[in-house]
Formats: sequence, structure tokens, C-alpha cells
Amino acid sequence: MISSLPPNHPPIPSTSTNFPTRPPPSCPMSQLAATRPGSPTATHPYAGQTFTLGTRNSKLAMVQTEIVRRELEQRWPGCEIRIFGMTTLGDNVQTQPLYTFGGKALWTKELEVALLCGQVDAIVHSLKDVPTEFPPGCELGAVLEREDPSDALVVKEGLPYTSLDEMPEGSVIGTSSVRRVAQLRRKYPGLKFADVRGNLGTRLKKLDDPTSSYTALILASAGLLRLNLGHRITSSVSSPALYHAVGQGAIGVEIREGDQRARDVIGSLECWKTSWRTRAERMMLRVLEGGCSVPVGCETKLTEVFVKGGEGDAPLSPRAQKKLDLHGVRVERDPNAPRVPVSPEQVNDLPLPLSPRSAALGLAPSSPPQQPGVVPPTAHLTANGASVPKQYSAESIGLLDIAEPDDTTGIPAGHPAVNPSHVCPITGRMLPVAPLVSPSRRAVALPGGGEHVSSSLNGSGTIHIPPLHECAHRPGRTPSCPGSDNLTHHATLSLTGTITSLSGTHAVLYTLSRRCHSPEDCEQLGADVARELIEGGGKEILTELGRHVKEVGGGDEQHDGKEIPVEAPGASSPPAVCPVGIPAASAAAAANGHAGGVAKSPVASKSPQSHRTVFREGEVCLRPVGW
Ligand SMILES: NCc1[nH]cc(CCC(=O)O)c1CC(=O)O
Repeated sequence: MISSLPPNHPPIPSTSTNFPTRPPPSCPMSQLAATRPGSPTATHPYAGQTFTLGTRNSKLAMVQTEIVRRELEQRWPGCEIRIFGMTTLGDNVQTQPLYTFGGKALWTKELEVALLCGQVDAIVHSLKDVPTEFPPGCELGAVLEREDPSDALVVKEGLPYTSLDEMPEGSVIGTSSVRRVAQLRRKYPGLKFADVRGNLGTRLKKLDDPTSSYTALILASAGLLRLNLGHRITSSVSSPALYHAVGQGAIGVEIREGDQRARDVIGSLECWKTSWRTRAERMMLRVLEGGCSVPVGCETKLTEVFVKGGEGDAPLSPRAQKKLDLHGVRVERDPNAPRVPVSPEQVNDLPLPLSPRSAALGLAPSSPPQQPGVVPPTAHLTANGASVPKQYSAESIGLLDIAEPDDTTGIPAGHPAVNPSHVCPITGRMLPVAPLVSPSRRAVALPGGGEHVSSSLNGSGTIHIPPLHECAHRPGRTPSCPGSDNLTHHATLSLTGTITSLSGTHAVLYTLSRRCHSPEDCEQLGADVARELIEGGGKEILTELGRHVKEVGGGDEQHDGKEIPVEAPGASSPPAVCPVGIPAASAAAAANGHAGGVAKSPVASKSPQSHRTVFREGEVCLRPVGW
């Protein structure tokens, strides 16, 4: 185990009886903390205590747990962080295709027992493998910043292919995931898909073995990157050909329900953006009643929105919140307008309507970057005209205009606020600047303290730069505000969900983009997308898969290298016709550039008898390019 760790990786103990003495934390932030009043120091209430992280014995699980340990040591100096490795059912059953043996807790059950009996204080998981519902007594303590969530193509050593498109018919792609098989069969009906089991190292060995039939594997990019195997990624396989798994690329840490110490300690690791995105994804899967072994793919995009009443302020009053909900891109479909494919990225870049104030000032809204040949999304969207001026009265609700800041800094390039003393020493990123920067790049002062620096952007207004201790990435939030970073977050979240039949012939996809103000809003978005998918034909696809699994499941023969069957034996009829299902051939043609007519709106595609999708204010639902 240790000999095969990535270069420069610290040694990893495999049992709790073999803990090395940890060196004193060397993080610059902890030193900074010790010298700054009001920030956490080694005298926090948990100093001197031991905290044990449980995880699977696989190399990836151990590397991810090391990441968690390092982060905790930085945030909680004086705590001893131990690692305890365990084997799970998923590790033991190597001969049966994963999707055929029931139980969603394949990788988690044994660890949860250890957690509940106090053997460990937290469990470090790949969030993708964590069931959407926790057993009684367990809860999710934190979700860490996401690694690349995409899937990756890894071609056998010595073969010249650089993408799936280049592979000859009959090439064998190794993967044990029904999600990958189903979606890729849809776009590449000529390829063969075969099971491949074992940990990442084992799979790569099987791939490179010249006697094996595999041409390539599809694996999660995140796992390869975390194991320093990024050089094996031949290319990324992402939407619209392949939507990634729910939670893919994120590390989730499970704790005992109500364990305040764990909530404080583990909660300090939370990345709110990843958490919001994965909450939406996981709620979608939960409503679909699927586990990690269902052909459900997704994609999320979160764009932070800064509003007055944000960082450092008290939450908005219910009245202001209600008005805020009304502030957004209100769109409805014009049935006569031409349908134009729009990518999920573009959904987030939809131009915002002008506030009356901006309009009065003659300010232009920020325009999204346009791809050559792609008609701007507004071409088939109509803002709900008459009520707009009233609704978008930013002044009346104390809301600033909204712009798309640079995701990492929130500061427009060249702004005087870009000053090295405001760079977070943990992430190396600029501290967030709030409030935002309107389409005209104006900014105003926020109440609630902090440094106020004049902005010369437009010669008006000031900009709020939080002092270092307000940095969202600061180490261990003080125990006086456990599990909370005192920030009020607002974001536009876009979630695409897709369900594909194992044969690749039936698929349903739905995208919804909505302004969210809380984690619960994100979950609601996930539930709404799930409902649309179910009503759009996803239910039939999942039911059919369930039948198939029942029929082929239960066998214990060696499955490695075996082709994954298209349908259950005897179940030759396709799933009940799905209203928005798109036959593989036309979908493949669309993906190859003959997109005409594929960007069918879910609303338009539904018969009048079936339910009608009513867009709520602030929602956008569009079909991505190539689907
Ligand atoms: N079920 C296996 C699993 N669980 C998490 C990862 C990779 C890391 C991640 O997706 O977060 C993998 C391997 C893979 O899918 O290639």
C-alpha cells in the first residue's frame, strides 16, 4: 500500500494501532492564527483531543482521507487526527456486476457501524458512493471542494486513439457503471462495453495487459487526478455524450448525528458551492430512488450572486427575501420562436434584465460570451414584459444589480482591490468582495464592518473588502459559530439530470436553472428536476432496468471482461414509450452536428393530457447543444 503511493505522499497508516506521530502543523495559516486576536488558536476547546477518521482501505480512499487530515490539521492545530482503514462489502464482492447486487450501502455500511459504536468519529467517502439517505444516527458533516467531476477516457498503452470518436466498431470499453454504458451506447452504438472490476491500479493493469480485450476504460477524472494518475487521462468524456454521476469528484464526510464536536471540526471543511451543487444532485437522485448503480447522469453549474445583505449581514427580512425571489430572469417559451440549442453554460450566462435604475442610467446589461454560429439564447426567450419594471425595482428591495464575477475572486480584472494582502493564504484566492459589482461594475458600501475602499471603477461608490478574518476559507471557524461561516450565499444554480436505458435507445434529459438562497432551495431544484424526469419517461426506464437487474442479478460468476447485456434475457421489448425519449440514432446524429429539431422543449414535447411545466419566475429550462 505505502510503496504504491504517489511520489512525495506522506505515509498512510492502515490501522488505528499504527499511528505515526504527526509533525507539528506547519500551515502558515495556523501561525497567523496564533498571532491574530479573535482567530482560532491552539487553545480552542478541542486542542489536545484526538479525532479518528474512518475510510475504506483502498488507495483512493486513503489519499482522500489524507486530504481531510491535512485540512483538519491546518484548521484545528493541537488536534491529533488519526486514520482508520476498513474493508467494505463493495471491496469484497469482485465477481458480480455492481449494478446487480442490491443495497445502496455497498461501500458505507461497515464504516457506519464503526462510526455509530464510536470506533471512528467521522467517515471520509467519495460522495458519489454515499447513499442519498443516511442510516439513523448518521449525517453528512461536510462536503469538500470538488475535483473535476467529469469522466475520463483512458486508452490502452500503445494504442493511438485519442477519443471515443476515433475508435473502430467493436472496440471494447471497460466500465462497470450502467450510467456510463447506457449514455455511451446512445452516442456510440458501435462500441462494446465490458465489465471491469477492482481498484484503479488493478483496472489499469487489466487494461494495459496486451492479452486483454479492452481498448480503453472510462474512469472518474477525480480519482485518477487524486492518485497522481492524471497522465493516464487520454481525454475527458463529458456532456452531452456523458453526464457524470451524482456527487462525482466530491469528498463527503459523514459524522454521528448531533455530535457537536464533529459538526464543528468537520463542518469547517465545508465548501458551500460544492455542497449546494451536490445537494441538488443528491436530492434529484433521492427522488428518483436511485443509488450509485442507476443510469442517472447530471451536471450542475453554480454562479455566485452577491446581494446587499450578504456577507457579514443579518439574513434578509422575509419581505426582502420574497422580493429577491422575484428578482431574476423571468422567461417563458414563445412557441413560435425558432428553437435554438443552448448549452448549460449559456443558461447561466443569460443576460439579466436591466433594473429601472440601470435603464435610467442608460447602462447596458452584461452580455454573455457568444460562440460563433450560436444564436444568443434570448432569440427564443421572451422576458415577461409588462411586469418587469415593477419586479426588477432593485432600489425598492435594496438589492444591487447582479453580475457574473470571476468565479475565483469576484473582483473584476484590474480593480484596485486586487492587493496581495487580501489573498487567502489557504487557497491562494482573492477574498470575496461584496457586494457586487453591477453590470456597470459599480459597487457600494456594505454595513457590517470591514475595510471600505474607494472604487475608481466608475468614479462612484465604494467597495467592501473583508479583512482577513472574514475570509470564507479561514481555518476553523471559532467554536462560537460552529458549522456556520456567517455568510449569506445567493447563487444561480443550474442542474441537468438525465436517465438513459441500458440499451441507450431511450433517454430523458431536463435542465433547470434557478436562483437559490439556501441549501434547501438547491434540494428543491433537485427534486423538481427529478419530477420532470419521472414524468418525462424516466420512470419507465428505471422500472425496466429494475426488472433487468432482478433477472440477471444474484449470479456469482466471474463477470470481468463480460459484455454488459443490453436488455434482460427475454425482455426484448423496449421500455414503455417515453414522451421525450429520443431514439439513439437521431440523438447520435444530433451530437454529430445535425442538431435541428433536437432542442425540443420539455413543455412543447408533452401532450396536453400530461402535466404542463410551468416555469416559475427566475427559472430557465433549455436543452443543451447536441442532445
Ligand atoms: N465507485 C467507484 C468510485 N467512487 C469514486 C470514484 C472516483 C472519485 C470520484 O468520483 O469522486 C470511483 C472510481 C471511478 O468511478 O472511476
